[in-house]
Amino acid sequence: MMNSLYIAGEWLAGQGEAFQSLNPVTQQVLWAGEGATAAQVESAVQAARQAFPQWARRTLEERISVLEAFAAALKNHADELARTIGEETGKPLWEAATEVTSMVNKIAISVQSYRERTGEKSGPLGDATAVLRHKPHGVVAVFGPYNFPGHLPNGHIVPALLAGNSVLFKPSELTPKVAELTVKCWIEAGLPAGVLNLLQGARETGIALAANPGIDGLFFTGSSRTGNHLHQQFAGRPDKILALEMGGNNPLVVDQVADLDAAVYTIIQSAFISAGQRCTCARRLLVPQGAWGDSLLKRLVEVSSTIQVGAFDQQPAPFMGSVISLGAAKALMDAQEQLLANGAVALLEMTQPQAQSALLTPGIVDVTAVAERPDEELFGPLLQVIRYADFGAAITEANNTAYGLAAGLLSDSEARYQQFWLESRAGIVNWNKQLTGAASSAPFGGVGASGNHRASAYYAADYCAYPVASLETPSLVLPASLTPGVKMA
Ligand SMILES: NC(=O)c1ccc[n+]([C@@H]2O[C@H](COP(=O)([O-])OP(=O)(O)OC[C@H]3O[C@@H](n4cnc5c(N)ncnc54)[C@H](O)[C@@H]3O)[C@@H](O)[C@H]2O)c1
Ligand SMILES: O=CCC[C@H](NC(=O)CCC(=O)O)C(=O)O
Repeated sequence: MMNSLYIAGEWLAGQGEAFQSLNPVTQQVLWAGEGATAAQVESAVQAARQAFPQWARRTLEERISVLEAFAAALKNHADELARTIGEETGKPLWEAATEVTSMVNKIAISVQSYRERTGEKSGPLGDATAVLRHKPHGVVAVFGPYNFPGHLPNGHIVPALLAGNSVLFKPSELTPKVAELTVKCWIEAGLPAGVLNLLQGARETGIALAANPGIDGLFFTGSSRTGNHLHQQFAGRPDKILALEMGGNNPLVVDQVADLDAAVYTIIQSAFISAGQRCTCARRLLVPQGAWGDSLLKRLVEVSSTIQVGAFDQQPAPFMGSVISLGAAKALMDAQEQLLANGAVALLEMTQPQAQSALLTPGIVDVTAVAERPDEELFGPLLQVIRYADFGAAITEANNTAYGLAAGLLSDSEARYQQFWLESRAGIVNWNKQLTGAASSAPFGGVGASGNHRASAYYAADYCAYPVASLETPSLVLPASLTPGVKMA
């Protein structure tokens, strides 16, 4: 039995279901262990609760120094961490290395954000001083997705710890090895026992953690399906803070632009980076009807068919690795088949070259003729094209989704961008830039089915602490003039 859980500063074996993580290309077992049971979740909550007051009472500078030691530990283990991310998710090493860099950069950005958004302010108000300070919520649960198993949980954990919370980390069951290594970096940084606890496990562990009455909040990054479920579970609990970062069915509208190749390159970076497994990936490409749109698509297909796809450590490096699992590859192939059966036309068919590997080649399907297009996030390298008659119709189609994470416009017209910005409904609206690769120095979150108005990244500080407004004066003084109807004599 492997010691897969980290509770109260001790590694111990899970007593729940056994599970494994696999290299999605070779199916080699990378990690095997057991998940946490509800009783183990409870003991982790107790440990976090016990550790919370002391951690919260440390000065901000003391907490920052632990965070900086964590950044140093990440740098010490950067190669090992990038390799682990690559082998467990399938993403190429060059891309896994950028994920580690984002994790390191998160520390300084979170400190800056904490000071700017949740710092301390004071000023005179009448005969007192009005002071604004912030307090941590207490014990918070962090749920991570598999597509950025290091960077995205880190985007909740770092600001949560900085604000003085203690944390229960439930990573994706598909990427336990990255989570374990991340926690080891925190241990190396000297984080006190109980302040961060690792609860490995699949859905059952997640369900037990979300339902535990001892948590004060839950910060979630994952699918809209799970996020919605959590939102329902937290209904009627205004005492708990819930931050949901969920999926998208993101539109990228292409106007007739002068540089066709620049448009094609930007579309590829938007749709196929990370094998289409970014929440910000373009899922729907809106292309004008007519000859220019035809030539854009011809060139897009031509270039996309030369994209290098391969194992995470293949040399020369591929652009795209695999999707996360054979199951995910099958679901995507089935979704493509369903679209084709419903009237879509394959411009470049997505293929799975080897049945026992989760590598998929990029796919582009024209779904204009599909009568009822499913408003679903297809989390992989499958781009759906919709041809539009005029710009107004393109905007209507772009907004034809319950999601609202990212939307983009490729256009040489500033007036069209202004119209697009005003009329599109999403938390990220880009002009002539790829949809993916959002900056941690900006807020990151969506509307509609993509989030619950608690943006992450630079604004994560907002949901990690609550404001306390105080009116303060060192001695109690009777006012010179009393309110009518009160006599002190
Ligand atoms: N908006 C963002 O910031 C963002 C970023 C990355 C990924 N995503 C989204 O994440 C999804 C991919 O990630 P995923 O497939 O790992 O997500 P997921 O929803 O399947 O899982 C996320 C986490 O929730 C847990 N979980 C699953 N069911 C649960 C339940 N009923 N109760 C409690 N916990 C449960 C999982 O074990 C995992 O830890 C995509 O939809 C993507 O768009 C969003
Ligand atoms: O898969 C979803 C996240 C994708 C990524 N976004 C960020 O990294 C946001 C910044 C942050 O959280 O610090 C992207 O846009 O590529």
